[in-house]
Amino acid sequence: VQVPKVAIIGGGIGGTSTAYFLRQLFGAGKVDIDIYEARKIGGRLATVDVAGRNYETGGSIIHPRNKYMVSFVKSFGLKPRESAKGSLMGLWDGSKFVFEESSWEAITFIKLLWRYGYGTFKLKSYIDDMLSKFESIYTLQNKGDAFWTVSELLKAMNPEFDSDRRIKTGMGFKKLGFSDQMVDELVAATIRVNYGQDLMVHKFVGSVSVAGASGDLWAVDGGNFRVAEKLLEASDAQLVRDRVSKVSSANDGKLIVTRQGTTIENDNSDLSRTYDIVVLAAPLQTNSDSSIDLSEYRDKGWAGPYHHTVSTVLQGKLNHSFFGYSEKESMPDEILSTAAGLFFNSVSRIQPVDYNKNDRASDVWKVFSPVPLSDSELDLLFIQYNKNSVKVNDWLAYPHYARLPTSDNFRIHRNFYYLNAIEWAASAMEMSVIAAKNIALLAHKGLYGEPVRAARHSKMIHGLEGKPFDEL
Ligand SMILES: Cc1cc2nc3c(=O)[nH]c(=O)nc-3n(C[C@H](O)[C@H](O)[C@H](O)COP(=O)(O)OP(=O)(O)OC[C@H]3O[C@@H](n4cnc5c(N)ncnc54)[C@H](O)[C@@H]3O)c2cc1C
Ligand SMILES: CC(C)=CCC/C(C)=C/CC/C(C)=C/CSC[C@H](N)C(=O)O
Repeated sequence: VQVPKVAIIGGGIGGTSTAYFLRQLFGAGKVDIDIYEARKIGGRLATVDVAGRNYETGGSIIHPRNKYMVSFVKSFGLKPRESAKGSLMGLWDGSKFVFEESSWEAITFIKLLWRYGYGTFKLKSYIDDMLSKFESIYTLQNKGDAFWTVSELLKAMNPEFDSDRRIKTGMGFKKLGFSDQMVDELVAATIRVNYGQDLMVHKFVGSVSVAGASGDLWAVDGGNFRVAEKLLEASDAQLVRDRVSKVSSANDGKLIVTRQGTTIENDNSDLSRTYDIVVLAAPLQTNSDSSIDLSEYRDKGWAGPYHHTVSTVLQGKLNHSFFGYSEKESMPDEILSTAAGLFFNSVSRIQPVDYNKNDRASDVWKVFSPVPLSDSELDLLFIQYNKNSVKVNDWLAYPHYARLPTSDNFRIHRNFYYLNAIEWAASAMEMSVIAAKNIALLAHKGLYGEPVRAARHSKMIHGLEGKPFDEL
């Protein structure tokens, strides 16, 4: 008996969780899944070796209310990483710290109240409320609800999530009554460290960014990429280590995936394979030259510009004098910039992915910057740093959130899905997993002719509306 064949392009957390959910929905032996990965399983969840230990250089923190990530870690027998106590955050405006945490929690709280007043409570309650509404996606997906567009998915959680994409974070938060000072400093700093952008980003991603800077954030022992590895294993998918160069349609309605054939470990006799379903689980970036040839499908605006975020991880000693401190004074070790135009967005002391409480104090730092740091900029930030330890990753990290994509359809063509449409709402591990579950549901229903819930909220921001298969 022929079982359906699925190709997933991309072995990041999005692609591997799609494989996992497809396996759950179809069952053992009821679907053949190939995952094409050009580089490493985990994608943007990546580590670098600095002075003999590994450190996260991409996706590093997970929110405790990100239920899929929490449940994967539990069910695969992985462990949350031990967390180092005592990291102190400071907001740097380019010439001074406008806010610094104290090692005494009560004092930090008083300082927050002093500077940001009642807004301190209000911001926490606003984000708690947003997260409660966000959690409704888990119930919806458990019931089998699936959505053709990102707009529909957001609206199903809360209609405001979608309309927030048409509001700038700065204006939106100020309209809610948050003070200029709080928005321009605290909110702006989270957007800079998390998304490398400013208060012009839309308010949905702005809210996710604030959520990603508060609460008991955690990470996976051994590295977050291990979740993707475990998902791949549990999905019983076949890994094809190669870059896909083209997706096209065959006459019988099936889809053809063509790969480059550059990886020696593969049998390169069949560079084009035919599938019933294809899932593209890698971003379509207009400013990347490595994109896949999709010319057969009219350009409907799935792709958009992505933002560069450079991660520099190194071993060394922070140059206190650059920040106006003497070498003997203790100072913040998570420095977030509030200002535009600085050569860095954040400088943070980081712990290895296998951190345990017996480790000595870390002297490894991660700098996020819009462009690679020059030697003289590194010399400004650090003294006595180990030049051989410096590891630089120039990521095309996230969409430019000051604009909207022209399409946010999860589908490119019949049985051909696009996972990373979700990133235009917000890029985070949990968002890719939510899109993975949605696409697994759409693909499963699509193949068996089950109706997908009518597009109740189908009016799109721009461009296409999601349409059920039978209307195509
Ligand atoms: C610096 C940085 C920090 C971040 N921090 C956080 C964080 O703390 N918390 C959080 O939740 N999120 C964070 N994120 C965002 C998060 O990492 C991403 O949203 C998420 O990992 C995206 O997963 P994905 O599988 O959708 O895409 P990706 O991880 O990009 O996976 C796509 C995969 O496809 C492969 N690929 C691409 N083209 C092809 C092709 N043609 N053929 C075959 N394979 C191909 C790529 O090699 C890649 O492995 C961060 C991102 C960056 C860059
Ligand atoms: C999806 C929801 C509701 C919450 C996710 C919140 C979250 C974890 C956001 C973080 C997103 C992100 C892209 C962070 C990048 S930088 C992370 C960290 N500050 C670092 O310095 O590495």
